[in-house]
Amino acid sequence: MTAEAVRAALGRVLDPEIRRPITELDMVRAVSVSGDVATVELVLTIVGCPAADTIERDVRAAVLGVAGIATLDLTVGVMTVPEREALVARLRGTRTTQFGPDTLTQIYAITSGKGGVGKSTLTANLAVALAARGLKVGLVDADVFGFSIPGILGLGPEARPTKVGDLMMPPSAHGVAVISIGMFVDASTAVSWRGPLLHRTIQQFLTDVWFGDLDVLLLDLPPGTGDVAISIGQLLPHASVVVVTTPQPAAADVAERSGLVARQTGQTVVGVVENMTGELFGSGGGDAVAARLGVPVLARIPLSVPLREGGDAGAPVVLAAPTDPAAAAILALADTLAARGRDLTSRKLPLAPR
Ligand SMILES: Nc1ncnc2c1ncn2[C@@H]1O[C@H](COP(=O)(O)OP(=O)(O)OP(=O)(O)O)[C@@H](O)[C@H]1O
Repeated sequence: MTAEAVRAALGRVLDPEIRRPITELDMVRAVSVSGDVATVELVLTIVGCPAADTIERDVRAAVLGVAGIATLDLTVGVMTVPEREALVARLRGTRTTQFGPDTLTQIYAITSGKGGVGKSTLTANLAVALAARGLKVGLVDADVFGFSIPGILGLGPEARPTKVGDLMMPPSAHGVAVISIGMFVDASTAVSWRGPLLHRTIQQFLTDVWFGDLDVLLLDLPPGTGDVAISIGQLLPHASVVVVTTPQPAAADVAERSGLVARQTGQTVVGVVENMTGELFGSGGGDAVAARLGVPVLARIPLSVPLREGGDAGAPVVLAAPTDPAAAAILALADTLAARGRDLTSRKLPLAPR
């Protein structure tokens, strides 16, 4: 009976990277109880697993919380190669269709016409706001030339995905699983890849990075209508697109073009976000883009010093200062997007001509 109770308690311990119970991942090899001593044999997925300390601490807390258990005799080992291969095969099995046309994940590509309009800052804060609502959120930093997402979320250069077999487990920040090209290249290396390599990288982000069952996937696209935007359009034609612009008329023109390119690949433009709203940058940009694309303005984010400072410090303003007007606007945007649910209108019907 008590061994059962210990197993049940272990079933509530999650692997922080894979975000599944360790019992489901076959990380618990043996459990036995003798008197008030529980003996547990745990195996980690890889040698030097960065999550080892967290898992061990959570296992201790869980087992010692079971009534009648006073001592835990814990051995921690590492999976054998066949065990790891079996796990990877099982994870892949649940994941291959993860972002396919039938996915239950809401996918939002965040795009802008030109750089510097605050797209990355907005995307990072939006991801954190959605995670704070209890949703499982993944974020792909596809802005391969100007990757800034890790910094905005406070992920340092040591934050790298953990390789388990041929899968990559993305690091998390503020409840968001994040993958970025910045995690694969030296900070001092300028990325100057051409189209095919970019396409393969994005494809790898979507297939070999294990996000688990996400409620929402956000993609931070590079500004403009270049190779990456087209690749994302081809790989995720069922994604919804949010266009970010500033109020300036010049920014609005190029933003509209991003929306039109997304539409050509079959993606659905769901709305426009106007950032840096206020007199400084003129007005009307968001309304103009929205009118031309025939979509609503989903949010207007005012200029905000705390938003900028939060980005610089790696402390997203939606958590650090949620009452700041920009934070409040992003939190409201998160509610709007979460409430939309999966966009079924863009799904292809399984019908074939006779
Ligand atoms: N509403 C805002 N108020 C004040 N500062 C902002 C606001 N939005 C963004 N910023 C700041 O503007 C700068 C550019 O933002 P960010 O890097 O997010 O832009 P971007 O559109 O992603 O640029 P790029 O696509 O070129 O990487 C950052 O310093 C950011 O903190």
